[in-house]
Amino acid sequence: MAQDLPLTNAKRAPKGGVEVRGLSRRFSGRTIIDNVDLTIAPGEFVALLGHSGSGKSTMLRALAGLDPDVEIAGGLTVPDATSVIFQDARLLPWQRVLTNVRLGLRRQDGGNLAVAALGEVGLTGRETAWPGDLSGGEQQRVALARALVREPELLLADEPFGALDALTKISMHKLLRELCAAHSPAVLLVTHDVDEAVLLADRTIVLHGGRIVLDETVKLPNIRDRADPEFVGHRKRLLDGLGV
Ligand SMILES: Nc1ncnc2c1ncn2[C@@H]1O[C@H](COP(=O)(O)OP(=O)(O)OP(=O)(O)O)[C@@H](O)[C@H]1O
Repeated sequence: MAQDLPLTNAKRAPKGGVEVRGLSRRFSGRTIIDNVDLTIAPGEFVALLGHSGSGKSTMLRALAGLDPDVEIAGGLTVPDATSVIFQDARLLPWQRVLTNVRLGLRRQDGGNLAVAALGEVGLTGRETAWPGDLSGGEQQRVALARALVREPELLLADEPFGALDALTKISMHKLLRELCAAHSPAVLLVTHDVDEAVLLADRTIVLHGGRIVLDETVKLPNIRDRADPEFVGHRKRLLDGLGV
């Protein structure tokens, strides 16, 4: 049986990654994803960019196992322990914050794990609050706690910060970086935000016309400076890859 492990600040060894060969998705005869191969190493943080409608969410949904009609010609390996977060926190409004976090556990007896997870996202003391009484950023922190409380080997994140204001986004970037450093899941982050991608990811990929048209390692230290020439250069290459 799967075991729920406590969240701690100790760095964990990187866990399972992703390997997919020949992923395709058609909607009514229209090819959105065209025979794509993608590997994400254990513990690797990959940002997926592309224009609106390029198929980013379709790709994420396929990897999350949420799309029964995806075609996979060559095989798909995704860890059992996979968590997904979306732009909206998707909390149960009739359950208190702590119960929402416990819903992320594979067994339901881990109240102390959920309390620890809330501490890690900076929400100690808000356990008995209702989701509706939290700000958008706080709700997204709860969603992160719910995603990470089960120690996922893979975190799939579909524009999780897309609806947040600029300052909240900065604090969420810092939080996600810290949580990933502590827990080392592989991450696939779908984003429209080129700076967000270069700030957070080990690797950036661009989806266009159903294919991956750019795949580049981010050669920057963990703590990143937007003024660093390598940051500026990577952002420019991404914008070029996106054709903007
Ligand atoms: N269930 C569906 N039925 C028909 N078409 C769909 C369906 N889901 C997605 N599509 C189409 O597939 C294309 C890719 O959609 P997807 O949501 O993956 O794009 P995206 O890159 O995530 O866009 P955005 O950045 O705007 O969220 C779009 O043209 C969309 O209309």
